Amino acid sequence: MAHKLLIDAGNTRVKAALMDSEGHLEPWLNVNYDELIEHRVPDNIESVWIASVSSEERNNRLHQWLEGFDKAIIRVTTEAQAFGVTNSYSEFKNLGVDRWLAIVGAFNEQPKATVIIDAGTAITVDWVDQEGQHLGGWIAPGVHLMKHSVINRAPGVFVGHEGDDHWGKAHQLGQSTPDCLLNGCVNTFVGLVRQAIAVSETELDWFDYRILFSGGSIPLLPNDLKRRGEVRSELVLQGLACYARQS
Ligand SMILES: Nc1ncnc2c1ncn2[C@@H]1O[C@H](COP(=O)(O)OP(=O)(O)O)[C@@H](O)[C@H]1O
Ligand SMILES: CC(C)(COP(=O)(O)O)[C@@H](O)C(=O)NCCC(=O)O
Ligand SMILES: [K+]
Repeated sequence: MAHKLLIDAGNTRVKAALMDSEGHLEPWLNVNYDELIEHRVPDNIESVWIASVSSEERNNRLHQWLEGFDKAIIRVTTEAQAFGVTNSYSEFKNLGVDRWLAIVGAFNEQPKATVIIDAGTAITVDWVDQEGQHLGGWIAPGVHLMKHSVINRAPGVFVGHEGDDHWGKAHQLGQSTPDCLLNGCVNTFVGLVRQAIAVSETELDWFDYRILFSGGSIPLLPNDLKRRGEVRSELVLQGLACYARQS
């Protein structure tokens, strides 16, 4: 059976899913750009759908990986309005296509007031109301970026602690330099999520709404906060599927 290959190319990782002829999605890859070459484009692909917010260099690597694929490659871009959703930006094209597709994916799954928190390279928060109107959002540094911005400006303090596979813990205090930094970054993220909830309830007066979480840093959230929402790792791909199903 022919499939469509859907690709969400973030600034750090490439996420991909296969869509069957009935429009059902099956997650396939979640890899960094170096790991892409370990995988081969499956044989039965009839078209490739790409949403990318990544650099030119990374986009080139993605296209190199697709070299030899001789069927349609469609790059989806942000629109002012589509699938019942209206973009709030005055310059609609400036809204990242990953954010746009996450909103489209969320609204088409359930037309309800929704806060979308996508914690990857950057942490983005977007609000869409029950009519599909995007109200706006936030862009903040991701947890990994926060840590490296401190290390880069104060390198001497963190000698020997620059490793990338250590993460801080929500609700915990640090008693060493690296633990203070790691816990500080994670708890900044936790605070941002709590503030997004506070703004939804006190500024927007939302009470019947849902919170959707996606992105690589979601495991860092404490359980009490995670339980307030739903983890939807494939939200961008879900939005991309709305486009791919149309054709
Ligand atoms: N095990 C982990 N625990 C917490 N955060 C992680 C983990 N692995 C990766 N991350 C974070 O997730 C980010 C990648 O997530 P992703 O949503 O794919 O980002 P992007 O869409 O920007 O490429 C990394 O920059 C890192 O901050
Ligand atoms: C904000 C982002 C960098 C987030 O990228 P990500 O963390 O998902 O890799 C991306 O959505 C982007 O480049 N946006 C364009 C600017 C905007 O949305 O206003
Ligand atoms: K993001």
